[in-house]
Amino acid sequence: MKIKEILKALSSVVLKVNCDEEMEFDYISSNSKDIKENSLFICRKGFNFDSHKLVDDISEKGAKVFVVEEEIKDYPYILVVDSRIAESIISDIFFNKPYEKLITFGVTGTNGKTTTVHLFHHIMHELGIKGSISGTVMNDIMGDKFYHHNTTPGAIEITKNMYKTVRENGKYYAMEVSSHALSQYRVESIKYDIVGITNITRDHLDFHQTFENYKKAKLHILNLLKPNGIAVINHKLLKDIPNKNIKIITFGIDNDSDYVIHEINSNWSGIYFRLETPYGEKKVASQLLGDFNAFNITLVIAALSEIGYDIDEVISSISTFRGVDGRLEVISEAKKLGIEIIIDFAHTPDALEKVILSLRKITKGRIITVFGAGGQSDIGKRPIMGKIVSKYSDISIITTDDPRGEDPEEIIKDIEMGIVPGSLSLSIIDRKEAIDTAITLANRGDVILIAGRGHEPYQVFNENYKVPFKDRDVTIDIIYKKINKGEKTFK
Ligand SMILES: CC(=O)N[C@H]1[C@@H](OP(=O)(O)OP(=O)(O)OC[C@H]2O[C@@H](n3ccc(=O)[nH]c3=O)[C@H](O)[C@@H]2O)O[C@H](CO)[C@@H](O)[C@@H]1O[C@H](C)C(=O)N[C@@H](C)C(=O)N[C@H](CCC(=O)O)C(=O)O
Ligand SMILES: Nc1ncnc2c1ncn2[C@@H]1O[C@H](COP(=O)(O)OP(=O)(O)OP(=O)(O)O)[C@@H](O)[C@H]1O
Repeated sequence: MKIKEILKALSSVVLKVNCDEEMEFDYISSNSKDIKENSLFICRKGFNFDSHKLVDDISEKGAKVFVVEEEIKDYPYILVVDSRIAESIISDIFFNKPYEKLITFGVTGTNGKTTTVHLFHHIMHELGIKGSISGTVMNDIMGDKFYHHNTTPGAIEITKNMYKTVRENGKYYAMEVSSHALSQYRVESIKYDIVGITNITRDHLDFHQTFENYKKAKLHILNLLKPNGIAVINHKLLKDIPNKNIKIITFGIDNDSDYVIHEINSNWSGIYFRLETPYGEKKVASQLLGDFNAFNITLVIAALSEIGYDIDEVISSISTFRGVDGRLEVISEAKKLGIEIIIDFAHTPDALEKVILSLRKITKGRIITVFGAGGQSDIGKRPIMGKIVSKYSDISIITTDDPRGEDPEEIIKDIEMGIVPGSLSLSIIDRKEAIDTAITLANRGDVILIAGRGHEPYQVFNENYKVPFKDRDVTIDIIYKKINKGEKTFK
């Protein structure tokens, strides 16, 4: 590709062109660890690092021309106002707008993105349609499955993955879109057939500072629709939508929603509800636990029906979806002790409230919740989480989540500030000991909710100290130790 082919699209951000416009490049990157001969490299002043400092090294590895935010010596460059915007525009052109050849589904929201995207992927698979997904737990790019440290990767990676999907005859690309990605222009050039917004409640105020900024970042996804695109949003958010010139479909329990959820029934086998839709009344059955999943499921039903898939086929495919790793995951081994143990990723006040109340509906015994809060992330939500958990659980056990460089004891103290006076609560810094204590305290018929870390395989104490710790594996290990020592009675 020639430099001149990207210059027109970049015109709104270019300040100076200091290279030959006929110059050609064969690869693009913004990461010095990923460079090939004849690359165009995009430098930026990031949150932690300034890659303008590496130009000599990057040039030696094969970069031929740079996109920069400040002038550099010795190498050809294009000076731009903002490298992040430039990256999204360049990837778009370099990979030839792959989203135009795909059904693109972008989901944002505080909670439910992962579940929604995985359910979409499952239904498409059941309908015999191939495609890709990306998100927190897993990326599956045409069968190539891998973990990425970001929920939403950078613009180059996203477009490259979409391009691969097109090349291998995939028909869709479903992705989780985080508020960070929206505000850092990681998806700025993508155009979606459907955007879904699950809900917007408090989270990530460390990054966005105010709830209004956070909401604004999320709602920006509505500007990224294809001309005939559809926004499928939680009915509660309708009043917040600034852009009414787009097609909006709503879902929720309010009667004026386009898809109205009625009578959510639940038991340990799943949830069942009645759904009023533009295509008539339907019955939906799912193996997923948690009343809130009726909302995630409805978002996907609406998305697929509105772009032309048969609603009955879509609904019948839902029944075989078994859920996502670490989302209301039942530990079947706990039944041997006469109790239920659930692993869940709830790490926001809203998610904790919804999960505990959902479990309350199907639990005869007590609910014991083991939880903590992650470090370097929205300190203000900690006491709110403490209040919610102690209000709705019979016993709360506060413990360590991922401290990420913070002192775990200080995080626990922040949570303790919110604990409802008089409620049964204890703090145990070691997460394994906290889980062990919960199991020791549980009586037959009780439920233990282990919240906050879901699928995550490591506890991150700081950048250089990660300890393997998967809630599910640790819990199963404790259960077997208790059984072998005869500490608990068998069912
Ligand atoms: C604070 C933040 O959001 N940072 C994101 C941002 O990083 P950055 O570009 O500012 O990174 P930087 O480390 O300062 O580096 C600047 C530049 O130098 C380059 N570099 C850096 C070092 C080097 O050796 N060589 C090199 O070339 C980098 O590739 C980058 O181009 O852009 C990167 C590329 O898109 C992201 O990977 C990175 O996410 C970091 C790792 C992160 O942890 N972000 C979290 C807050 C986040 O984005 N989370 C959301 C999900 C939130 C949720 O719902 O839970 C997500 O989408 O993941
Ligand atoms: N619609 C919903 N409303 C409220 N809480 C939900 C909803 N869906 C899921 N949750 C809760 O949020 C947790 C995270 O769910 P999920 O992974 O699907 O969301 P997410 O948006 O991808 O979160 P993250 O971006 O943090 O990975 C679940 O474990 C559950 O506790």
